[in-house]
Amino acid sequence: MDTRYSVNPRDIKRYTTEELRNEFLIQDIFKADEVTAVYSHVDRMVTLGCMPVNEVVNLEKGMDIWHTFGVQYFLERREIGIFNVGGDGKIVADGEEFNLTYTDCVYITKGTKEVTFQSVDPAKPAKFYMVSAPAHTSHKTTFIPMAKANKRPMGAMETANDRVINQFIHPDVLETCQLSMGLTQLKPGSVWNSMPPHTHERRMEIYFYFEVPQDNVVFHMMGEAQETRHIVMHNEEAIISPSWSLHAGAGTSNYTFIWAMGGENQAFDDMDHIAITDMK
Ligand SMILES: O=C(O)C(=O)C[C@H](O)C(=O)CO
Ligand SMILES: [Zn+2]
Repeated sequence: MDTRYSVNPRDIKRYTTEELRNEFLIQDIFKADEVTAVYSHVDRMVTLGCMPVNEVVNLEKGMDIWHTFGVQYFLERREIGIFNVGGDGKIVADGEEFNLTYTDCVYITKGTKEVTFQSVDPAKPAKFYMVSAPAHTSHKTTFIPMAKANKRPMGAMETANDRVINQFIHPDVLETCQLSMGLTQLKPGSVWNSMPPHTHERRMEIYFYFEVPQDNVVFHMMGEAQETRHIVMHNEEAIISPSWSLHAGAGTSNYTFIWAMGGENQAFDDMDHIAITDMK
């Protein structure tokens, strides 16, 4: 298990590029027939990936559940949100089957003992991107296709941030303990996400960038408003944002990203907004 500890905003002012990347950036999320996992001590969120090719892959593959989580099975005290960003695939959660096409999502409740992943066609493997948060009670395991997501158009072409925030795991769609997740799509010609920027002291957030065209990157901004830093991100990479850090990005093209939040509340709009001209 790749473990990341909590970082203090005073200290990161002195981080080199490499130190910043080692602390916050998550790479190589999809490896054939493996489960990759990064455990962050920021709100104890776990970011995972699974790309089943030839096998039916168990969520717990490669993990020492007792050593890492101190429980008998991964979802004993956790909930998880899963998006498919690859070819068609299937998830089986305690016997319940879900067929996921591109951008479909499944929320799986605390208390689910076995979760497996498989692809329909090994030549076009499914890619399951997942975020898990600690959970205190059980809710309904739910399949959420794009059509069921709450649509929030934002920005404008003139400011290069014309986009739609699709809220999948959100209180208006289904009940969870603390996890929220969604997918934001930028229109062609728009490159900025989350600009004007914000923080939310009450929640941490993880961004996973995908649909970044070949030979393009996203400059992801982070840090306190007066001490911004950037991390250059490639396709299918994720970035951890502690509650004190703003999180916004500009791509060299349009792109899509999945955001996931956990913490004190699920009030999506309680952002602490930062004026663009106040950033340094
Ligand atoms: O493009 C955006 O703006 C977003 O998608 C914002 C994220 O959803 C977010 O940061 C929520 O706190
Ligand atoms: Zn945010």
